[in-house]
Amino acid sequence: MANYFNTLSLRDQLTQLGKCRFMNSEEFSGGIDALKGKKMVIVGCGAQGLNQGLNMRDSGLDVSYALREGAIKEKRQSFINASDNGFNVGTYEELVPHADVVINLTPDKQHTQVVNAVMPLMKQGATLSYSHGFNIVEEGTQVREDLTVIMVAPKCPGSEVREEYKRGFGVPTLIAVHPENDPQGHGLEQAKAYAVGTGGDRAGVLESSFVAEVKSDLMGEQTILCGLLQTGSILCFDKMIEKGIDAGYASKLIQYGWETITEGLKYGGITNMMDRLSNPSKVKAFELSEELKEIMRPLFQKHMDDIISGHFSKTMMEDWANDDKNLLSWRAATGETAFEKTPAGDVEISEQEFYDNGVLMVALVRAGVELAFEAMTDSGIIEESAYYESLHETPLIANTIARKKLFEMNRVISDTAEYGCYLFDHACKPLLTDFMKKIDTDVIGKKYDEGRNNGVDNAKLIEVNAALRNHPIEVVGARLRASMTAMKPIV
Ligand SMILES: NC(=O)C1=CN([C@@H]2O[C@H](COP(=O)(O)OP(=O)(O)OC[C@H]3O[C@@H](n4cnc5c(N)ncnc54)[C@H](OP(=O)(O)O)[C@@H]3O)[C@@H](O)[C@H]2O)C=CC1
Ligand SMILES: CC(=O)[C@](C)(O)C(=O)O
Ligand SMILES: [Mg+2]
Ligand SMILES: [Mg+2]
Repeated sequence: MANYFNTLSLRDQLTQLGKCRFMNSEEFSGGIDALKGKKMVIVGCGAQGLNQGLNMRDSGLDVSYALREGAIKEKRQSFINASDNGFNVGTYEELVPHADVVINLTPDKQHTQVVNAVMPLMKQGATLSYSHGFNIVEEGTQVREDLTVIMVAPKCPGSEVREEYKRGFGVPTLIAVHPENDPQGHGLEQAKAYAVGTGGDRAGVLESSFVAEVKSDLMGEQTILCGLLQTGSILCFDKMIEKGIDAGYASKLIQYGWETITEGLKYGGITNMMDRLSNPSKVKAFELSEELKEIMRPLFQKHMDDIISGHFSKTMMEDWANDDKNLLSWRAATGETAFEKTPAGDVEISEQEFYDNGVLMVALVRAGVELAFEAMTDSGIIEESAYYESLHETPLIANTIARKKLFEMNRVISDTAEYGCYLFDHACKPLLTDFMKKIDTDVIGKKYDEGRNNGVDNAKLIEVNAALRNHPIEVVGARLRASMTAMKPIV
């Protein structure tokens, strides 16, 4: 199988990378109709499988789970997830031949094997669905001509897909139809109905392509979403320990700090997150982040280049074929870091203190979000998509670190995201060695303003504010956030 993207002409590559249209709510007026009464069979019942299935069932769709025989016989977690929630569970042979839509929600590294097992059992004219473009784009899987191939990809971890739905909302979602597999021309109608089923339509849906989804998803998760949060956690913690800050305090500041400061991002973008700092701290965070952007830009660009060229997926697939040797050793090494091993202390840290004593963390978030957004849009990915894959999703990943540190983040995210996260982290830490040598506790662990003259130069402040507010991510972000709030009261 060849990398599908690499088989396209440059013109087609650019067209597919740039495919992204923010859909308006009237386009979903048909609700779940296109899938009502159809048999939806989900393969796999893990992070996405269970939560998407629960939402779809609550929305009135007919959902059951096809699991591999071992999972049913041994009553593995996936079997318990599905059966404890009252779903019908069966083997591929029992369920797939009757399915109108087969939804593949197994880990990406299993897709070739799963699709090869499922495809011969699928009835003529049925639909095969994914939540990520990896198998189609990077592995070049070719699907039977009579089958429709769609993608409905929630832009967040599975746990949040359910939580947002229960709140009466949803998570932003990318939908796509594989241009090689839409024989009946109903792929888009089905993808739309599916997005209504998961609640995605309430938060915003982008009509995209398999190509744009996979290239932007991989980039976001490797760099700002997971990779940089891991690097930042380890470097900030080690610095505080080196400088004599109490270990319990340092551990707590990092573990909960990402979640707290990115809550500011969620509400009002980088501008609001930075505005939570005092003026002198904001200027300092700005200067640090400018420096960080200069140092890390080549690394972000390298990740984007390797994702576009297929080098990244090729090397990751080599690791899959090598029994995940890299992944498993990198996972073990993460478990051994001092940050991971130091429990959060029993100290009170107020919401404002997370900002005040975490100026470097704020600087890292700003630098990472802007760099990821810039690298994606420079490569032809549309701003809306780049926004979801950088700024929008950062708080959702930060929530997982608050729960159980880097272990929890790497457990919840896909195997593909976890691999890319370690890859970035290992390249980024050495890159920041000299930068970190200059860092002291005034920007991580203690209040920057303490003992300083609280004054700030007007001209400088105006310049900093203008640079922050005029970045393209702030412009597109304000528009997208406004449309999300506008949709909420409808629910
Ligand atoms: N993690 C996330 O939050 C996100 C994931 N995605 C995408 O969603 C898809 C699913 O990922 P995710 O939810 O993380 O996956 P999980 O690792 O959580 O899901 C594992 C499920 O797949 C089953 N499974 C594992 N191996 C096989 C196999 N060889 N054959 C059949 N079933 C198997 C497992 O069952 P068993 O008990 O048999 O092992 C289990 O039910 C991926 O394409 C991913 O990129 C998209 C957005 C976010
Ligand atoms: C959580 C999510 O959206 C990721 C990061 O893309 C993934 O887990 O693959
Ligand atoms: Mg993602
Ligand atoms: Mg992903």
